[in-house]
Amino acid sequence: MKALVTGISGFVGSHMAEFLLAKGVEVAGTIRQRSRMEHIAHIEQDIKLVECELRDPISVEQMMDRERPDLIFHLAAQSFVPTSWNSPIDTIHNNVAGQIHLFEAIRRFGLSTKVQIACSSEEYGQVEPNEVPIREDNPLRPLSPYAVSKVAQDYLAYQYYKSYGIHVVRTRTFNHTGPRRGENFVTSNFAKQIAEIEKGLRPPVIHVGNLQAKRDFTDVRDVVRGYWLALEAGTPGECYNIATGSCCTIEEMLNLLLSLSDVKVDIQEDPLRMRPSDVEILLGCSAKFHADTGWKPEIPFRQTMTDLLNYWRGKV
Ligand SMILES: Nc1nc2c(ncn2[C@@H]2O[C@H](COP(=O)(O)OP(=O)(O)O[C@H]3O[C@H](CO)[C@@H](O)[C@H](O)[C@@H]3O)[C@@H](O)[C@H]2O)c(=O)[nH]1
Repeated sequence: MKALVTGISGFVGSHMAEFLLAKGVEVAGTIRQRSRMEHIAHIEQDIKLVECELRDPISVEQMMDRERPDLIFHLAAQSFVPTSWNSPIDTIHNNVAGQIHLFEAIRRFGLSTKVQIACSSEEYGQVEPNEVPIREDNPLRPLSPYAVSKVAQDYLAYQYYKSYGIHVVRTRTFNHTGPRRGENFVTSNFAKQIAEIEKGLRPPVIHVGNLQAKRDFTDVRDVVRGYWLALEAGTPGECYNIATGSCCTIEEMLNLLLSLSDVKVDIQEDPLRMRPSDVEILLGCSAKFHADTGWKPEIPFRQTMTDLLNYWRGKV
């Protein structure tokens, strides 16, 4: 069995590759010329890296003709919400075109590849108080260009399943974190600031954005197990929430991180970290995914945050 991981050098991609290798699956992954390799350096000997620009249909077609994978975990994306306000067209083009090129190559070569599409809880966007925990049939009211790009990926996957019978499973993953999370994302950003304060590399002031948003955090290692199960046992064409079913404010998450350290800090709001519109609450119900695949989260949030803080302690 051969799996292709798009965006293998990224945060989730590197964990996905590790999971697949542990299962004994042959792993190939797409990278771009400028991809940073630090997350996969330790497994580079065990995986096949293929240079591919997903935005270029010819590049994707040639790659798919060579690789012909049984499974695709489509994780490559512009995934940082604030970037999508600065360059909305780039985010939408990147996230949508890459997926269309993959689907068109599958069609052209008549492959029976099963494809997992990394959709997002951001698609739900504006959520009313009576709509939590959010189920898959909730209306999608996206609040950022990134969220719109994920709605498009989600519905394109549905459409290619309906139109051409491509085996797709759409996973709407709520926030996820763990070691190697990019430093722009809130959990890593705060953990890195704390690690730097511990080492005396910066004054004891944590810069923050909106601390009142509520998010449902799953450990990335539980998430990649979910992606595997989605293709093992998920129903083709379906969408599934991947979430823990409990949430906390960003302030509570920060307090948890601080409780894992001895530093005493001041908290300072940074206006540049505020968003034109922020999703207030994302709290997911993953009962449908559990019923179809047996998945449930295993790693407690405290453990995830301890591992993340230790990751940054080793980096700064
Ligand atoms: N990044 C960041 N966010 C902050 C900060 N302070 C507060 N926040 C708040 O923390 C929340 C989480 O921000 P991010 O970690 O940037 O993640 P996200 O916007 O929720 O999106 C993530 O989750 C989605 C799934 O719901 C993913 O689809 C997306 O790619 C990303 O991983 C947001 O409400 C944001 O306003 C800060 O200093 N930095």
